[in-house]
Amino acid sequence: MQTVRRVAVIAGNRIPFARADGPYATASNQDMLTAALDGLAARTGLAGERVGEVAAGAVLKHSRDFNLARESVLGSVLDPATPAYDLQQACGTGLQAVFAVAAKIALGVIDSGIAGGADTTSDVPLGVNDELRRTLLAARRARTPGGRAKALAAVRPRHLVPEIPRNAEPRTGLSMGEHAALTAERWRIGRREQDELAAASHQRLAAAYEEGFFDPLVTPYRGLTRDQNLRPDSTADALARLRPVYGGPDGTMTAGNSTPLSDGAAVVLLGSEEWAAARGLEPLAYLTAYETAAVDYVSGEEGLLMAPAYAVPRMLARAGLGLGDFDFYEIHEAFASQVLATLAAWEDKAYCADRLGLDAPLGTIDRGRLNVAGSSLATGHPFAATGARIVATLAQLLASRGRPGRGLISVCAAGGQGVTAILTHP
Ligand SMILES: CC(=O)CC(=O)SCCNC(=O)CCNC(=O)[C@H](O)C(C)(C)COP(=O)(O)OP(=O)(O)OC[C@H]1O[C@@H](n2cnc3c(N)ncnc32)[C@H](O)[C@@H]1OP(=O)(O)O
Repeated sequence: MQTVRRVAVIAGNRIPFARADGPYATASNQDMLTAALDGLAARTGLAGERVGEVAAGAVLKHSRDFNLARESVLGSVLDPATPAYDLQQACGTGLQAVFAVAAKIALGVIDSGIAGGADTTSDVPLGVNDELRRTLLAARRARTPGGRAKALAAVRPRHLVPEIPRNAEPRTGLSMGEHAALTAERWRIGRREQDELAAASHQRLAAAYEEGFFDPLVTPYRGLTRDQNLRPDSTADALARLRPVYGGPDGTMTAGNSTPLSDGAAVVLLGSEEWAAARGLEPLAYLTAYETAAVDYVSGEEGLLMAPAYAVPRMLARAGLGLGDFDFYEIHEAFASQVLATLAAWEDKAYCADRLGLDAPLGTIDRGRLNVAGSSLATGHPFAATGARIVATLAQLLASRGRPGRGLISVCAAGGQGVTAILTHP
């Protein structure tokens, strides 16, 4: 296992992202992931073909989805002999799946693979509460009908209250948005700059759709041809009128500068150069570096969504690059304030010295190169699908310029984690 080969991003495909309880309300994770795989197979001539493996995941999973990736392969047009497995790293899932497949391709273990994810916030897995679950398990263990009836007689009306997944950190009880509001306050991120970033995301996504940029990346699904959350007419002035949803009455975070609850799926095709060439497929870009980091947000020492601030400088040091050495920056917009806090941290001398161990600030990025085809605030954010959406978007951006270039990806994830990568177009 010493072979190290360049790993090509060959193609990407996703279904348009929908808002929760919208047109995908009756679609399961498996339905959406299968649709994304089928669209990719149609684009790349892989129907009936076997790829090395499929790695994918979902953050919100029903118990029936224990083998989501494999079941989605079996439901798709891919050769049923394609192995598949699930993985999960919160919002980093889709990107982490890319790393998993890429590492095997680099090592020569497989020649090709598909990575991605799906999530639904409409069809969420409602759980039975702990008391009812224990009662039902006791009834199942009972050896006689009488024993079962006795166990079930313990059911009380309060047991019927379901467990609904919360968009919150189990160790702090705070939602992602409440955590992000604390970070926004710590970095004094203003309302106007958040609204400007959100408006730019919508305007850029709209322009990219108009130019046909997403034609090779998005396959219509259940009546949607574009991301449902997209509001091309979004302006900072219109967004300024929305009331705060996190951080109390004086908070700066709103429904417009936070990601909406979303449904969707996205996948990317990876392969060795030889595999791509043998199939007549032209690589869009190459995955040339990646990194993960985690921070202690539980003690309050660091913000929940600040781990990318740590992962990026580590990745740059290994790659021998500076923050300014990129043509594109794809920073997942979980919240506008979180993107802006990350950028502020990289510009802050004391933070870079004390937290990141750097001699000088990491640097400032050219905002004209940030999320140029829109990002999560406009597309929506089906958690596990976002990584593959970003990889496909960046690879397409690099390829469509037709000259050498480099792009940086940064994704924050629940649990205080950060997942980052570099794509290069030779
Ligand atoms: C998970 C990980 O690992 C890492 C991460 O990424 S963390 C990030 C995860 N994301 C989140 O936690 C946020 C999830 N989002 C939510 O829970 C909800 O969307 C929210 C609480 C932020 C807002 O919910 P909501 O109030 O029901 O939103 P919604 O009804 O859609 O919008 C409220 C208003 O804003 C308006 N609005 C929204 N976007 C707008 C825009 N771009 N322009 C103008 N108006 C807009 C809506 O039209 C609506 O107006 P009305 O009240 O007049 O109808």
